[in-house]
Amino acid sequence: MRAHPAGPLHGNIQQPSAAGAPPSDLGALDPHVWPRSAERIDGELHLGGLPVTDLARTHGTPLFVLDEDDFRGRAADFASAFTDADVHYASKAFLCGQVARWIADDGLHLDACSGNELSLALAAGFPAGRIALHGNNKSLVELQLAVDAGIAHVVVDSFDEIDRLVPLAAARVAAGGTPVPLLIRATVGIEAHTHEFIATAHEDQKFGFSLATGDALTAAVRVIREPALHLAGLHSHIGSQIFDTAGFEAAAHRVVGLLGQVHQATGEVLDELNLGGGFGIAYLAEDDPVSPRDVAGKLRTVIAAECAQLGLPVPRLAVEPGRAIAGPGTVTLYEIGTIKPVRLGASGAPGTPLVRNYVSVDGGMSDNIRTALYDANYTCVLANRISDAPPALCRVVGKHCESGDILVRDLWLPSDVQPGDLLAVAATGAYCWSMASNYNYLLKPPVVAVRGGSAAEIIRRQTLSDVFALDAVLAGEAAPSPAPSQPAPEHPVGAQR
Ligand SMILES: Cc1ncc(COP(=O)(O)O)c(C=O)c1O
Ligand SMILES: N[C@@H](CCCC[NH3+])C(=O)O
Repeated sequence: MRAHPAGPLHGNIQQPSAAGAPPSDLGALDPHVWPRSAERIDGELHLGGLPVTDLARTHGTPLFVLDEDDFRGRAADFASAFTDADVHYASKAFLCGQVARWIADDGLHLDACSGNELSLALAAGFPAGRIALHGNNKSLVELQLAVDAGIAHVVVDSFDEIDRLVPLAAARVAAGGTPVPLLIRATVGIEAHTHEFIATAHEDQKFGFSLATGDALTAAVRVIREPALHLAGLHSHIGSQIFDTAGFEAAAHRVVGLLGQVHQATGEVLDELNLGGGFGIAYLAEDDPVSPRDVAGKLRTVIAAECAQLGLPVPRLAVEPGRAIAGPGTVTLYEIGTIKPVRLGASGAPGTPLVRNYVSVDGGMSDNIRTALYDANYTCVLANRISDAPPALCRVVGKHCESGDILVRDLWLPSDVQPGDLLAVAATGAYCWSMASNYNYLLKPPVVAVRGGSAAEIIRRQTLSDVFALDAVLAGEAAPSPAPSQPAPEHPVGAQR
């Protein structure tokens, strides 16, 4: 491929339109976006009653700070909006032993979408009878784990999975156990208004049985006819980060239609209807999520009307919020390292207009892949102090070897931010730690739960020893080539990123 001759510098620089006008108060904490306990005291951001500089000093950065009251308060908001339904926390958003215990203690159910999420929940003591297992490609081992543990439901996604389940279920029944309870995941053909990577109910994607082709009905009939399986109900999930209730209502309408078809074909009246998760949250001040109470009201109305029309009893409803419980209560703290101004002219020449400052922090796409993956937007503020310096257009970037390693694409920060300052990125509780990687051998940050002036590390920082232990040579388990003549350099274990 022929290299392009060097063009003018500004030829490939995006203009700052996306950031809009600078806000009047750069340090303001919009309660819509920040955790419930977030406040500024003497200019410094406090979370759960603790100053961020103390948290950073004690636990290091990058650091996920989780406001326990916010997380549990949002779980309680769903539970009270859906009193006549089951609320399953979608644990893929963020799961650890402590979260499993909060969800168990607060009376919610839990969704796992892999055998390992299921194992973690069980190991934390989560009651199996309140767990559902999802997944488009559950292995025999995962299905066996679910069958042996006696979980509430396996949410079946494919004909192959039914084939895999039948002998496992038959063995359980032969040993005196009960038939394995299932939900059928139907793909209802809704184009959810969200990023294409996180929409899941259109036809041309990998999840579930198509309603339109008749596969969903065929699967339901097949399960009903298998003596070792028990079809408890139907499931639908249309996608994630959705603000518009119309998609949920349309899905409810279609999946109740499938209940009717199943009844017509088999005479069976199914007891449960799980409408999935996907309830959006505010990442930016202008985002306007629907409240659990509004969603609950609308779903109840649609389901009651559809069931009345079909002459069916109203089934027990379930929902699976993940992001809406875990997302808003967590903030990521980073320390600023390098700041690179990009100007339309020679660096250092005063008067050349600034395009933006690239503000590099000590984490990046390994602790938050969402901006790179989905073009996600975040709110970010200077956290350790407030500043009345004029605003400068900035891009917050990580320290990975990728130019797409962007955390916040366009934002205004005070022009005097400097290395050593702390930045806080809001609403990082869902799909950040849980999607974290070790790219460039950066280490996964810890998660600290804060509440009423105390902090508890609920996940510790990964260490180089943790990571080196996976490596055959470094762990000393194998020597595929002669050992190096020099001893390996000592490596500090712990905070190095
Ligand atoms: C089946 C299922 N349920 C629940 C969820 C949780 O979604 P969210 O975190 O957007 O509420 C997902 C993720 O999109 C999902 O695939
Ligand atoms: N990981 C996605 C959501 C997918 C949810 C799981 N189906 C996100 O960060 O928005």
